[in-house]
Amino acid sequence: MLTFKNLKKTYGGRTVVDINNLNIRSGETIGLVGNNGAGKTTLFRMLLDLIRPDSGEVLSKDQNVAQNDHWKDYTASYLDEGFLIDYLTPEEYFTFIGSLHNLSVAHVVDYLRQYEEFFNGEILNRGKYIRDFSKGNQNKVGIAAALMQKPELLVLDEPFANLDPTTQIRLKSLIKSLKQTHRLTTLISSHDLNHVTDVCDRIILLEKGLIIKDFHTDENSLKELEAYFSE
Ligand SMILES: Nc1ncnc2c1ncn2[C@@H]1O[C@H](COP(=O)(O)OP(=O)(O)OP(=O)(O)O)[C@@H](O)[C@H]1O
Repeated sequence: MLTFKNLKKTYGGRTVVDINNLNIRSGETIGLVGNNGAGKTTLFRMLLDLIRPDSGEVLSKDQNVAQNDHWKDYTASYLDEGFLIDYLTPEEYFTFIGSLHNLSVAHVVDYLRQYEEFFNGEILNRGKYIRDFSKGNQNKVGIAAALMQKPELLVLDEPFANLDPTTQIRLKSLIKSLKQTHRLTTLISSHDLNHVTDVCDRIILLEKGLIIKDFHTDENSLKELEAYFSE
């Protein structure tokens, strides 16, 4: 589904992403791990054509994301609260995002029913603007809105950060069930090795923009990653 080819990004003379060849297959759940500044967000931003690489390309279904918009039809993402419109209430925001996907207000209301548990009573009918929600609750709005288009590819930057433990567990179930029901391909960056090894079937470890490890998760993965990061 995705190919990253000779992809390089440099800031101030320092290479922050340098990936020769990386392939992601349809239906994989990928965990991107690496210490602060490893290049995870920069990689996602190039995948979503929010920034351009200095050289190389990202191919989504064999098409360069910087040269056509086809990938936008099946790709959903939530990287940070910059993806939200903070002067709207969550209801107004969901209705707006729904309208972009030709969903009526009734459709949107119906869609949101499945997120009642995930929202935990904290998102809808609160009479608050998005800007007044906690970061964790803003994450919930962003993730639910991203999934509204029934994507084939989902990109989430540190989705577990700021979520309470109950919602972290619910988010993991949601991602696992979308993989089963919709063969969703998911890329998740995370500093939480527990969650990432639990929900992902493949882990890619970045350090200073380079892929240091790329492996399928098994019962030893968590220990191996903990050992790597405690060196
Ligand atoms: N717009 C920018 N201008 C200059 N340097 C940048 C810019 N964006 C990112 N960087 C640098 O690129 C490097 C990689 O940053 P990036 O945010 O991709 O890392 P990350 O792995 O997502 O880190 P974190 O875990 O802290 O979120 C960092 O050194 C960062 O300071």
